[in-house]
Amino acid sequence: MPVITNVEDLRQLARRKVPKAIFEYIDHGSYDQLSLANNRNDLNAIRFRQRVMIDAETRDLTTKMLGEDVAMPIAIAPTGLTGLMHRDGEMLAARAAEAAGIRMTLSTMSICSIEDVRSAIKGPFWFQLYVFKDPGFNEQVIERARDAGCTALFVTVDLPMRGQRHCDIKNGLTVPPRLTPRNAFDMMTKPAWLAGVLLGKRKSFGNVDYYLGQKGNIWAAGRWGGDNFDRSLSWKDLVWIRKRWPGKLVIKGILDPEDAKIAASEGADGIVVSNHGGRQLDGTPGTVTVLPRIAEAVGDRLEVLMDGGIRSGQDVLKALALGAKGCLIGRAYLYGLAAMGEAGVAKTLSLMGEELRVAMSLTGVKNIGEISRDILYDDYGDKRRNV
Ligand SMILES: Cc1cc2nc3c(=O)[nH]c(=O)nc-3n(C[C@H](O)[C@H](O)[C@H](O)COP(=O)(O)O)c2cc1C
Ligand SMILES: CCCCCCC(=O)C(=O)O
Repeated sequence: MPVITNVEDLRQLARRKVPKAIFEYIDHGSYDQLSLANNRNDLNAIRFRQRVMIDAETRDLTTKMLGEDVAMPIAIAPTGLTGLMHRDGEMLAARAAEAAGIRMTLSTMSICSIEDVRSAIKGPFWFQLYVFKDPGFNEQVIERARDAGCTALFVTVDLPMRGQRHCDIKNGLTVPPRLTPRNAFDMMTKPAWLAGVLLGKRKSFGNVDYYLGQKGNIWAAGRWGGDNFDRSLSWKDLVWIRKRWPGKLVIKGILDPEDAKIAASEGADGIVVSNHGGRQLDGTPGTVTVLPRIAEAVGDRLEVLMDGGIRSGQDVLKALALGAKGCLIGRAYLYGLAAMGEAGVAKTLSLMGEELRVAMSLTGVKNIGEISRDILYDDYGDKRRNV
């Protein structure tokens, strides 16, 4: 087993453990991958102010996200098809998250169903809703999330149409799939994945299958899902959702202060500043760049979460300093899952928690509440405001 010291090590291990089509589905972005690159580059451009001789003995990472006590300001982002990265992927991720004292967000397009994840952990988890054309599906899935005790509903609004990811087409990860001698051979060289995922029992779109009343035909469910995203989604639909969802309601996929203000006035409890991990509109700024303006625009009218490019505790600290209450992580946990299953997700979380603890110590903050723009170089915020 290689020595793993950071998320990039898990990424390299994941590359060796799962077929190329699956790895690139996780790793890549849409079109020219400019938004994907901007997420990382913009985080890298931020500079910390180091402070010294400030008793670094203890650091408290605990905080609240959406009113819930969590061990650190990180949550697992919703990711579709996660059960294709590792058998029972969503259930394993939920277990690792629960053990680390943080929340996991289950995607509508998960392989394990809401009920599967409910059976895997005792505590709360969050659910992400893709709004489909069929109100019957939306109604049922919201009800099931409520019955499973999900405490927050994340409505993803940045995917009324799918941005094209060239790699998925080239790799045959399409509906129906395109099996070539090359990708068949590639799968043969990943025997653990083959036995666990492809020959294992659970390979359906859990939530869609449940609705369609079928079991095990992932491609039929995938086609249904792909064809049924509601392209007409608009703010009025939020009223319909709000009526059916008594818990915390979060809008995921906000990049503009004006949209953030509308979300607040429409009664959302939170937003996720997100460009879908650079998988949708290509050519947006990195999310950390738009974060300060959005946080300023909404003030404390709602809770601002952020995702996109977060690969370390240092990244989390930068996002918090610029106005996020917490960060969602997508690829960082998926690399861990694809590389080592539940232990890999646990590794991602422990690495990032420890990195956050060290970065807090070296910037002189003792707890999450003390994090502010003061820990960054002054010109950062001003420069970014002109983007
Ligand atoms: C493989 C993959 C699948 C995703 N599926 C979903 C999804 O089903 N629903 C959703 O709202 N966002 C989805 N996302 C976006 C993530 O929730 C999140 O916004 C993004 O991954 C954050 O960027 P990061 O991967 O750089 O951390 C997905 C992202 C990835 C990488
Ligand atoms: C037809 C399957 C669609 C899954 C979408 C998952 C997703 O949001 C992603 O970024 O990938």
